[in-house]
Parts: sequence; C-alpha cells; structure tokens
Amino acid sequence: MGNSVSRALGKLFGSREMKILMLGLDNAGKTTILYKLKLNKIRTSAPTVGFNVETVSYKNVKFNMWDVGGQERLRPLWRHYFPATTALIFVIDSHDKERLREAKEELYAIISEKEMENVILLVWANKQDLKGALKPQEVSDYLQLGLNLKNQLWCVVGSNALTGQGLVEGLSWISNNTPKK
Ligand SMILES: Nc1nc2c(ncn2[C@@H]2O[C@H](COP(=O)(O)OP(=O)(O)OP(=O)(O)O)[C@@H](O)[C@H]2O)c(=O)[nH]1
Ligand SMILES: [Mg+2]
Repeated sequence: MGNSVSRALGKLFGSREMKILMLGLDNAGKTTILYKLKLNKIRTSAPTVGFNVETVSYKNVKFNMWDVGGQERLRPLWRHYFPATTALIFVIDSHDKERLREAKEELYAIISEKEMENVILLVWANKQDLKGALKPQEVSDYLQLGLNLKNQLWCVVGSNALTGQGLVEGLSWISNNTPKK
C-alpha cells in the first residue's frame, strides 16, 4: 500500500530512478565525490579495485551511482558497466595536466562505444581548489566535445569533492536533461 502510494506520488511529481556510471582515471576523485554526495563526508579510501554503488536522492530523482576503479589495469572492465546507463559522469583531475591527454583518450574510447551512444555526458573538472588547476572552460576546450559530439548532450562543470562545490549543479544538469517518464 505505502509503496503504491509513493509510486503514484512519484508519477505525479516525476520521481525517477536512473543509473549513473562514474568513470575517469585513477586518482581523479570519483570515490571521494560518491561519498561526499552520499554521506556529506570525506571518506579517505584506497584506490578502488572493483566498484562502489550507492543511491543518492536529489529532489525527486534517485541516482544509482556506480563508481568504478580507474587504474589502467582495471579499465578494460569498464565496458561491463555500460548496459542501462542513462548518464556517464567522467571525472577529471584538473590539476593533473600531464594526464589530461590520457583522460581525453579514455573518455573518447568510452563514448564512441555503440552502447553509450544515447547517454548524456557530464564531465566534472574536479580538484578546482588546487592552485594551478585548469578552469572548467579550459578543460572543456581541451576535450573539444562541441566539435566531436554531434548527437550527445554534454556539459563540463567545475567541482571540488572536498567541499562539495559543483556536485549538486552536476546532478541538477543530469536531472534536467533526462526525460521525465
Ligand atoms: N584537493 C582535492 N583533492 C581531491 C579532490 N577530490 C579527490 N581528492 C583527493 O584525490 C585522491 C584520490 O581520490 P579518489 O576519490 O580515491 O580517486 P578515484 O577517482 O576514486 O580513484 P580510483 O579509485 O583509483 O579510480 C584522494 O586523496 C582524495 O582526497 C578535490 O576536489 N580536491
Ligand atoms: Mg575510487
């Protein structure tokens, strides 16, 4: 009974649930972001081997967020997490300029997969607090998404996983750009 009432209310007010896949190079800040969103805490964690999954509720949306380890040896496993993804979040360490090219290559490898052609893409240009970090616009220019993505919606948002800055903005963008069923 309770469930059917909440389902009906959900329909009325557009409550939705979606799978979000969060990928990016190791050390980009994915797990830190996940637990900042989920617990509002900085949870120091070892590099992820495998994945973490948590449901984050924001307004009427339940984001089932999958955070998958980004070490090079783990990247061949990413494709197993592609099915049923609504939005891809790609997290970039904006301070790690030496690995920006590697990040770009990995991002394009993901979004050129057939299974991912209908997902929307949010890039979190993370670690904005670090001195010398590239600004979101600079990360965006470097990635050239406007030039290369013709049919996919995308957005680059600056973030700081330690304070949470930019996180709600990113989730709002996803929520506003996915169909309300
Ligand atoms: N200064 C700063 N440090 C951050 C930020 N986000 C994450 N970090 C730090 O970056 C390091 C790596 O963060 P993780 O969240 O473990 O990175 P990850 O992307 O999950 O890495 P893998 O699990 O190996 O794929 C940790 O020491 C975090 O505290 C940020 O916005 N600013
Ligand atoms: Mg991790």
